Amino acid sequence: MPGPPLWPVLGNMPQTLAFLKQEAHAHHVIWTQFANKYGGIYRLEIPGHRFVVVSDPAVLPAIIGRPGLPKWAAYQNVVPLVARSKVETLFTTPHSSDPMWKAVRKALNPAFSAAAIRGKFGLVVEKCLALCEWLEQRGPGADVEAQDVMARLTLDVVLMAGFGIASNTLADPRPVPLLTELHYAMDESFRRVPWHHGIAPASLQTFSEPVRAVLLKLLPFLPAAKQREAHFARLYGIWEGWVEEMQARGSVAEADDSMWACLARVRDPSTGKPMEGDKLQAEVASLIVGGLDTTAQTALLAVHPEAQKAVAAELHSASLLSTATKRLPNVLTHSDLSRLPYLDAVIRESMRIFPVSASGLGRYTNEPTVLGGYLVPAGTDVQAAVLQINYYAMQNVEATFPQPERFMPERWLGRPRAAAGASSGDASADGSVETDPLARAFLPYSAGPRSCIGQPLAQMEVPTILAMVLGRFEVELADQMGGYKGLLARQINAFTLSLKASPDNGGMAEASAASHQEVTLKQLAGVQWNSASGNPPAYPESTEQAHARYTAALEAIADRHAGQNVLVVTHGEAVRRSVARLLPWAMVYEVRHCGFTATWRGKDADGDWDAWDLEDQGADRGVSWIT
Ligand code: HEM
Repeated sequence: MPGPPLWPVLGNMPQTLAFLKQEAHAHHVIWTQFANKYGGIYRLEIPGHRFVVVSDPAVLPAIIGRPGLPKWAAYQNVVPLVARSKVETLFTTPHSSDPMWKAVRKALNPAFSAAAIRGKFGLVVEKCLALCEWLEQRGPGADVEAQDVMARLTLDVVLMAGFGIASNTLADPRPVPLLTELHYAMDESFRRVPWHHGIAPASLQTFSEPVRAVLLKLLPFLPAAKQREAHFARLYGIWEGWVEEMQARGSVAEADDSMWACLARVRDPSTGKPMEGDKLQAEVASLIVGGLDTTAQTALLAVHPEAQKAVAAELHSASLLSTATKRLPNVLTHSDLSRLPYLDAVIRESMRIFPVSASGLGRYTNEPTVLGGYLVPAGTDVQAAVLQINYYAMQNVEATFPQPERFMPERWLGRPRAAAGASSGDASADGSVETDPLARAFLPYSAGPRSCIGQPLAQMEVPTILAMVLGRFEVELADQMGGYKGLLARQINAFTLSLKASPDNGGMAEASAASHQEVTLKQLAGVQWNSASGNPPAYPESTEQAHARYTAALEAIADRHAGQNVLVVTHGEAVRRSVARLLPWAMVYEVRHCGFTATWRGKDADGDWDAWDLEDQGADRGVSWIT
């Protein structure tokens, strides 16, 4: 039974003025101060808004659990980012009982199934290798706009994995048009919502911003209005171009489980027709935006010296770290991900301190709702109460997370993880989330019917990126960022990392004797060993130079032994390179010890060599790629 009717006296009530006075701070800091002071549920009123702010995990199931309360109107501010007209998307549709929302969510499930995500692992690895090459070219000590490179990486991944669109933004240092336009559009869209704009820098701005939106609309001849229109036109042009490109491919194959194929299969429950126009474009764009910044920000947060050392030690024990004797670590395999518990703890701790959804999720009280023993009455059209679920505060309050400001991955070791899509407080597979106070209070992807659909992709992508980058580089905050404390105090999406190549990785390494022993003993008895090229590699040698050297060496061997069968024993990277040379569109994601590929070339009638041919990969060959 409901507790005592509570509205309008719900918990402690911080004064509006107290809130405004603190505007100089980033909003996530204020939310946490309030949660520490007023508890896990309190009412907050500022002119025009009435919030019930919740950060008590015990209260969450009543909000985000089934059937789910409608999303707050502020979500509508993302609509202009994805379409010219006002259409709903998976992300913005208020009610999860909406038949179209259900149809889209259900249709997209195959794209995020365990099998589909596993199938994209090779692509993520390939893009990470491209990132590592890019970073290597910058050289040790270079300052890197981490936000930018990670956004490029995650954009390349989501475009190819979800929509089959090839982009190679890491290969081109020029600004990426989509990222430029999105940045502008997000800034412009969220200016109108003080709660989503970090409140800072001043209360004046909080109140002037809504006026700006109206002014730009009413006075289209203003330079700012023209600029706005030009930016948005370019953004929509990019979305439209991609959708046209995908539509031009024709119908999707039955076995295709990409995000595009799933969206193409959606039928509007009321008309039976497929999605088209702005609606289709908006769903495509939302998935690209969802897959972009969120992942990128999170991947940046593992920057902490001691934790980095511990990650390096863990990577080292899995042969995934660049060392003096093994410059190129093993290429990460999918099964490695489950063998890196400390890295997982680092990610959880990063997401605890900086949840992507820092300012929280908003839901309306469309029906009387019992929360934490209090009865919150149904809202009205005029002023519905917004239930502001504040994940940032939930994950940073003293009571649950002692010394919350300290970055302590260790606090997560051995703790259970809530299952994707579970309601808050739901049991994990082993039933232990319910009783684990930390696991209950850690919901970076939210939970319940409106939980993050992209969680499986993000949970594969984030550790893959970190394992591969931290296996090859040491990173630290660039000097001007004022260290870790400075980072904590500022907006979380703008900081620079300084890059240091791992100290030991100059020069190519020999693979360990043990890794060659098996080949030598079992398969190579009687085989003559030749050095591929008489010359040692230049030092230092860039990746490009190394690739050119591998290619030249392979060609030289082939020419020297024309007409013969030759076994070339070389490093995994050279094997990778030889496949990539023959199949430029292939993405090699695994070269195991003793892995091999077979390649040959014939002669035409004039005695000229044909192009090289590559034997199909076999599961037992140890070299795997996708085309
Ligand atoms: C570290 C990475 C990510 C984090 C922390 C994250 C977090 C979240 C959260 C907290 C929500 C719930 C929002 C709300 O109810 O207000 C959400 C929803 C959503 N996310 Fe993510 N996300 C991530 C990555 C992704 C990716 C990779 C995609 C897609 C490729 C994606 C697509 C979506 C969509 C479409 C929704 C709306 C789902 C619905 O309402 O049915 N996200 N995400």
